Amino acid sequence: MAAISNSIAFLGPLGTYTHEAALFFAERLGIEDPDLVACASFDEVFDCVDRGRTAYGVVGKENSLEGPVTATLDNFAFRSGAVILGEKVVDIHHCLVLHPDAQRADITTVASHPQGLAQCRRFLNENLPGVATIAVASTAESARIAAADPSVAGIANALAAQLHGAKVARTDIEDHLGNQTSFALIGRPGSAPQLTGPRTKTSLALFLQVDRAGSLSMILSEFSYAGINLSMIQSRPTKQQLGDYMFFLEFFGNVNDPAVTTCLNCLRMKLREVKVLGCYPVE
Ligand SMILES: O=C(O)C(=O)C[C@]1(C(=O)O)C=C[C@@H](O)C=C1
Repeated sequence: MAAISNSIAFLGPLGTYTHEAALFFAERLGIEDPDLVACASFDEVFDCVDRGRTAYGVVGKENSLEGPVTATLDNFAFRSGAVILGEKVVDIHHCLVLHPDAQRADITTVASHPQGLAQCRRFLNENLPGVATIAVASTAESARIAAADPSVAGIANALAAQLHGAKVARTDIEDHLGNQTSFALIGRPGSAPQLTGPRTKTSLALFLQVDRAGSLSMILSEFSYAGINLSMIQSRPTKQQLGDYMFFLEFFGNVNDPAVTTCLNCLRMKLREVKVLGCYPVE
């Protein structure tokens, strides 16, 4: 099935931070009237792209307080053939959102996306001690639930509260100012969008041949020889056996730069797989 070229899958419902990033990417892609497809999880966003249901998808990649969005990394490493076409960093300012008639004393549960709950841990401990927390599919979903149930508070942004009929009880409840999440625009391999930017970033997934002393040091040395300054490194379990890991790396540079090409060719000779997840413009 050929995906309609203006279709973008995102983590729904409307009002998530992913929705905000999707609108940014739509504008940058010159899509005036995007067909936004709301998904229940990042897995579903990847499926939309992989199966050709949408041309694009938007997924969370990394948060400045909580680190990588592991569902996204695992999709890139083990499930999906999608590639990264662009990156957008969004400032994250959470609100405590309630049913329009609810008071603080009514709240027995706080719901949000696991990242939303984690980013407001200190606020919750200090202001709602002993109140149960539940993880739901997204921040906007928690606003939708709060709008329907006075006993549940959500953690979401003001737009989500407004869209779903909840009221904002507190603003800026994240534990640190400067809370930011980077989002990736994903598409099928070979898709060539018109995004441009002053700099280029490359994302890689590296899989070891064998687990031996010095493997990580060897990988890092190749980047060091090539003069490539890494901007991110993460390990993730391969899910084969305990203690078995693969690595995600990112750096500012283009796979077509001679030094990068040489570095990747050297790594290909020493590793089981060097998967280029994307080479894309960033602001
Ligand atoms: O729930 C949302 O609003 C999302 O877009 C997901 C998500 C995430 O995956 O990290 C995005 C930004 C915030 O860090 C909290 C949640």
